[in-house]
Amino acid sequence: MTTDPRWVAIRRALHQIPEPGFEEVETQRFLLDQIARMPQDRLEVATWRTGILVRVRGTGRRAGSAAEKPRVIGYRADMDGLPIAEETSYPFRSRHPGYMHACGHDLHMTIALAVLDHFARHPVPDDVLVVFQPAEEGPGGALPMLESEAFRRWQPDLMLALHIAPEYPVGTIATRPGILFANTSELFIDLIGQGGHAAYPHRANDMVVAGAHLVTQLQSIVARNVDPLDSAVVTIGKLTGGTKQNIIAERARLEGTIRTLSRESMQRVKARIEALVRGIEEGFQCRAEIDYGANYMQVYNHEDLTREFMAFVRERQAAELVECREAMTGEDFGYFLAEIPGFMFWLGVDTPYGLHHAKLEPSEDAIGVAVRVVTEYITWKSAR
Ligand SMILES: CC(=O)N[C@@H](CCC[C@H](N)C(=O)O)C(=O)O
Repeated sequence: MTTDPRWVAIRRALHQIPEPGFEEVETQRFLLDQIARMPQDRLEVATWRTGILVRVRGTGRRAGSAAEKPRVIGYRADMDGLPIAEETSYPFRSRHPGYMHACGHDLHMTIALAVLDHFARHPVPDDVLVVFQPAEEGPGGALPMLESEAFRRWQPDLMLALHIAPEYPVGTIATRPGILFANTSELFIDLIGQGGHAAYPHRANDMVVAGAHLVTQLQSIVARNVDPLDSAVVTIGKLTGGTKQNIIAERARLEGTIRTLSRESMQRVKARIEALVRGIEEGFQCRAEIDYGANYMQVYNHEDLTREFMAFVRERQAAELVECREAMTGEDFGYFLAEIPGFMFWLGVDTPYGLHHAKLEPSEDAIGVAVRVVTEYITWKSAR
């Protein structure tokens, strides 16, 4: 299925303006401008920080229908970009140096706009709430948005979201009942020692060496402290230290992320990190500070609703349905699902480069697939 050129143009415009979490000012302005061009008679628009909530008033339920009181069906897209210098072949590359939509949020927002436009023109009995949420990549916009007055007054009874999946062909939707994405925690460790002249190591306390030891020791946690039948990840994505090649480093900093499928494992992994860091303090006579940054709750799909959605996709042949395995990615949409029944699914975008890669080029044909599946599902669900 091809995508309406209007949505392709919007995706390309969004692709050019990636912004960090809670700084999505230009993105918010662009989205508000697009929303203002839609039929307004059923729309109520609210902003929350750099996010946006739009309620489409439904037609109301007829007496005698299964649920007489109109419900609110929520659909959420995330908005932020990543600190990655883009290396795609696109003529419409990012205009914000060092920032890129490398996790598909440009597609997510475009799909949400198209879904909103559809229901503004073709309302269903229930209200539809389209949520543009900031800061998914960190520090996490879902939890504060969920707790906000703006969200609470339109709180959905059911909520869904999608995430692009580079590894699946266009036309594929993948999901599963139960856990889909992992519990996550960011990890920042500062090591503070004693700097000095490179030629006098015995008079200093080198944090580059301490940091290197710690990175290696952290690899033992998943190998030796986590049940092999459980799953966990400890990744250090950034290691910095020192100031110059002939100065012994006074400080080093490790930045990473922890992923686990159970909350118990998250506690166990953190306890082991703390023990290893204490060992580094003792062994290298330095001081360490640990900060766990943003923690995301697992994405746990409502079992019955997900099975119903999967059956819907199969029966309508709306897309190729794959029942996938859980993934160690994180998503703060998990906070919404902890309170509101719903689910998340992967959308195939068929590109050889993975999420968070500078060359990620998701297929724009997937936008049309997603808009069709989401609008048809919400319309069907609202008629029940
Ligand atoms: C889908 C995806 O890639 N999500 C991100 C979420 C980041 C969570 C947080 N900043 C962390 O690193 O723990 C992911 O990296 O999985």
